[in-house]
Amino acid sequence: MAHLIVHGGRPLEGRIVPSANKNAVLPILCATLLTRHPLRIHGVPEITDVRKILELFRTLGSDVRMDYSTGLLELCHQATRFDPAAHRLPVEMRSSIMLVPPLLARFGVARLENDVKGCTLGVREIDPHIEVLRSFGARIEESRDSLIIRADGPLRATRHWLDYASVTTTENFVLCAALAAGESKLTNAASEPHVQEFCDFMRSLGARIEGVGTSQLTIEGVDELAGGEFRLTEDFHEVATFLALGAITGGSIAVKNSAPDQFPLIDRTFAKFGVTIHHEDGWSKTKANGPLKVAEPFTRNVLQKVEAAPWPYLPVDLLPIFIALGVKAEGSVMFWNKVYDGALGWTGELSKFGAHVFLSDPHRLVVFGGKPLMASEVESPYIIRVAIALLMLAASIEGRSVIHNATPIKRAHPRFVENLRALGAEVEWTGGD
Ligand SMILES: CC(=O)N[C@H]1[C@@H](OP(=O)(O)OP(=O)(O)OC[C@H]2O[C@@H](n3ccc(=O)[nH]c3=O)[C@H](O)[C@@H]2O)O[C@H](CO)[C@@H](O)[C@@H]1O
Ligand SMILES: C=C(OP(=O)(O)O)C(=O)O
Repeated sequence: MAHLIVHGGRPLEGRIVPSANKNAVLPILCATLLTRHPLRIHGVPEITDVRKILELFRTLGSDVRMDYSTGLLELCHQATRFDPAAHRLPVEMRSSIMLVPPLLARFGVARLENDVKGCTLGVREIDPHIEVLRSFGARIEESRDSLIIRADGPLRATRHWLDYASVTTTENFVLCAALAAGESKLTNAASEPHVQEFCDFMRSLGARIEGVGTSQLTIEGVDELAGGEFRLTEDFHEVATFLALGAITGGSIAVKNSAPDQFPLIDRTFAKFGVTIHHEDGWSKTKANGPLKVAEPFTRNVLQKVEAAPWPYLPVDLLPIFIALGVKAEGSVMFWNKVYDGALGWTGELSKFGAHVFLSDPHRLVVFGGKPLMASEVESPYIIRVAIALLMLAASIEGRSVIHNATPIKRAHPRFVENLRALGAEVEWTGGD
């Protein structure tokens, strides 16, 4: 595990061009397995999860040429072979589950390890995925440490209504439906920006998908998907993260952002902590308004609150950076994670910095912000965005802090420490990978 050493207290200033969104890149990489034709993908970030999937593709015999210095990936799955007795899908990342539909389509069989959990946010169900796979005609065989999924012929189109708007289950539905004969319909589909970007990629290969960005997707199966060229866009998580880093350190960071239309609710959430975001000419920027202060609601006797849920709510993955702002800002805020039952257990670590927080139940946290903070050594759970939130606080407090087990950051944010240094931060990695 690698740790971050931070000498905080400096305002961070400068410009950042963010990387692509891990949660768009990964389903897109899984989807490439659906076609035997050559592909060129621009803007692929050097992150652990991408490395793991590309390594698997190489093991399966695919032609993989990745140049991380330019971000160009050239890929062809012509000679690809899969053997469930020999090959293992990557573990410790949720996205492995999206390799199942392409493996079924190409080889009629897939093997899913039990450890496809990803970040330790609480229960990460696989049942919604199994229901989707079964609905397309797949068979499931259970063993001690894995599931074997089989399709006896081509998948057949289906109609399905999800229990809840699950991101990766929606993507798995699209992956199954793209080549299934007939029209498939999904109700209660997820519509996050990364789900939309993934659908755009599928369309670029010739998939026929309607309703992208809504809760109802209709997909007309095609016989074959083409190859082609695709350019990934900026990660809204990374945009918001650097804006928050500027705000919490009392600096100002301009971040390239070609999709400000995705930001109205994110902007209003920043405003709850006294931070104004400006979007101009393809860049987003924080404006320092003095010390952070929680805006009082007009409704009397209620706490200011931040609610996170499936899109178009505020995304749950952004909650930790706003919790960090809440610790720093004068005033009290209730944070409500409506999705995960275990995503707030780490918040006790905040008290090591001198923060005052109260976890009222597994979904709700009250932060009494603006308390005097001191540099400290804290422990990050295996949650990417929490390691970042702890780093944000450390960067805002004078003195030497250590974030132990910050490695998960490398799963989603390439060159993170280099970017921070370019903004004036004094930060370094220590320990192994
Ligand atoms: C690789 C990838 O894309 N991972 C993202 C994806 O994970 P993932 O697709 O695994 O997340 P889901 O949308 O399935 O939700 C995760 C869990 O939250 C619970 N749940 C979710 C929604 C809901 O309305 N009710 C409910 O109970 C379920 O226990 C579910 O298992 O979406 C999550 C939610 O945006 C993000 O945190 C992850 O970063
Ligand atoms: C939770 C995340 O990833 P995963 O679903 O792979 O755990 C994340 O990207 O924040």
